[in-house]
Amino acid sequence: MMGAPVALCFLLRDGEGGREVLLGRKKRGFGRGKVVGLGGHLEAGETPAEAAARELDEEAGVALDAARLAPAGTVDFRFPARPEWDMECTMFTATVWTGEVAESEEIAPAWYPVDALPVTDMWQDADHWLPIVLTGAVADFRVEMAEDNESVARFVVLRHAEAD
Ligand SMILES: Nc1[nH]c(=O)nc2c1ncn2[C@H]1C[C@H](O)[C@@H](COP(=O)(O)OP(=O)(O)OP(=O)(O)O)O1
Repeated sequence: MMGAPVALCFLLRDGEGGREVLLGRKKRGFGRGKVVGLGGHLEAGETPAEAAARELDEEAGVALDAARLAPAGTVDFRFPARPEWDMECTMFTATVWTGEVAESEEIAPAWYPVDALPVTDMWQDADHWLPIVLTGAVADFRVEMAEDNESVARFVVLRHAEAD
């Protein structure tokens, strides 16, 4: 059975100390308390890019053009002990948006240097795939969580196309 379709979009900017990515502390629901990528479930009839753009508006108040998101690959998140949590995640990056990043009821967004990600505050699998995505690569991953639904039982790189 396939997981629920979700989409994430990583906004990227050039900060004083180098490249930065927008992540956020989840305030409620799935992954509450963790620092996560911004995004969420696709609604009926949406493409992953449309869902990513809508979620970034809802969660951080920024407007994105879905057609200008850069595809970054996929993550197949599997929770064998909780298959109802399985998700098929399509990822994007974006360097162009309008509006100021703002906190929402769901998430408190913050910028992090791409070479100093808050990995201890993230899902444990994030350290396996997020640094690869943030190099500008396009890659497909499979993450299989352990019985505790927190540690990583298996991590597979299915495809990895280096950035130009
Ligand atoms: N193992 C994992 N590691 C990770 O870093 N992110 C994961 C993950 N498993 C799931 N996710 C992410 C993908 C997805 O964006 C998010 C779950 O989506 P949410 O529950 O935040 O969805 P929505 O924003 O649609 O929320 P609701 O409207 O509250 O359902 O969790």
